[in-house]
Amino acid sequence: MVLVGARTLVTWVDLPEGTGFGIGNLPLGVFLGGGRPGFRHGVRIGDRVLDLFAVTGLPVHATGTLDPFLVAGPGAWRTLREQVTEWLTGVRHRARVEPHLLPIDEVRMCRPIGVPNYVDFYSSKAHAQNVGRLFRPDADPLPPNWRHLPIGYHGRAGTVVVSGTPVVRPCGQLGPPTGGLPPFGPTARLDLEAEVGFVVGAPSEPGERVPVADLAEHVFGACLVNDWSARDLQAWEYQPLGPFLGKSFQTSMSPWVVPLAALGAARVPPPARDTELLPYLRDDGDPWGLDLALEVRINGQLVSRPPFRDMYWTPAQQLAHLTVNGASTLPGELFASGTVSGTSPEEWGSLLELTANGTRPLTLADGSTRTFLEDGDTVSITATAPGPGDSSLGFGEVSGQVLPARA
Ligand SMILES: O=C(O)/C=C/C(=O)CC(=O)CC(=O)O
Ligand SMILES: [Ca+2]
Ligand SMILES: [Mg+2]
Repeated sequence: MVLVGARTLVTWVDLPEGTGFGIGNLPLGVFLGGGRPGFRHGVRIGDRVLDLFAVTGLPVHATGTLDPFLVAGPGAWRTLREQVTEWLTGVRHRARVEPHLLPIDEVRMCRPIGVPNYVDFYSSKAHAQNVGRLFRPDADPLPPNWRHLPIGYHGRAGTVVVSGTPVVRPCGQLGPPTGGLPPFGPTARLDLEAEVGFVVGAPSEPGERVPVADLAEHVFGACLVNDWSARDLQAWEYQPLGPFLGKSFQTSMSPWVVPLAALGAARVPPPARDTELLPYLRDDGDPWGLDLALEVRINGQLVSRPPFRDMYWTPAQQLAHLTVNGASTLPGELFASGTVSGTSPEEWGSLLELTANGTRPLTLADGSTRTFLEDGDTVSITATAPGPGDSSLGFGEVSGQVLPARA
């Protein structure tokens, strides 16, 4: 039972105890299987997936990504959400809808969006300060621009994969020359970065600046991201142009996109600003801080609880900045928050920080230690957020296992 506005919603679907996928969530994804041909769009409810093509008959829900649906914009998103809510709560719809609820174990989740563009920000102050101290010990931890704009870089869209895809340990130049040539080989410092991703649904035109107040006009929803990083490659290659091969080999995203429409109860004021902002970044009216509680596990063991509510720059400010130069956005593109780290050590969102760049190994519950990731390790990132009423929303997970480098 969930209170939405003045309405109390009860679904007739049998929900597992403590599910994060109640009637107040209704995330969208793309799946294969369930005894049905081709790609289908689905809505997650409890341990089931509602086949949207089967239940609506609309070809737009039988495509390999959500993009052709998302491009229709917030009006269409709202209509679908209202319809699905009605179907899953109105007992009179049950006989027609129930045959199209598939057990989650019988489907394979796909990457839900086309990702024509991918941007990664750097919006956690604690993370930026931690990395600054480790990578640039002689400089100010925060660069002088950090408080004035959400720093970001354009990542490699084509290597964004869905959760469950293994990550092959990348090879590359590992540092400055030791005898004439730089050492080359598999990274010895493979890392994770716990992040939250935002999915652009309705595009913006060339020349159009998306104001901070218009986030929900363009962004459909949020997912989880692991920005796998090879720290030895990164430290050697990144100056002066920023992250390149140390991060381009793979980025993983969770299969379910939680609509912003479900995140009303999760909205919180972001941390106080250190300095005055240019008008296009001001968000005093209706800021988009979000109270998502992340958890990072290695081989099932909890290693960190990064708090997204501490992020200095919000997704609304990130999108405003991303478009302030007139760059257009496309349906199905992804921008990620940057590593989510809180102020205390058990809240840090990367092994770089958790192990002080490999100098303070982490002891896992099984007694083994880690500096960076080992072959065979599985990283999984989950998150919950306050939902309508006293419900809790789940994001599912983004996970991936490390495979040995190719010879
Ligand atoms: O401070 C640096 O040189 C780079 C730090 C990062 O690893 C960049 C990044 O991916 C941004 C982030 O996740 O916050
Ligand atoms: Ca990152
Ligand atoms: Mg990456």
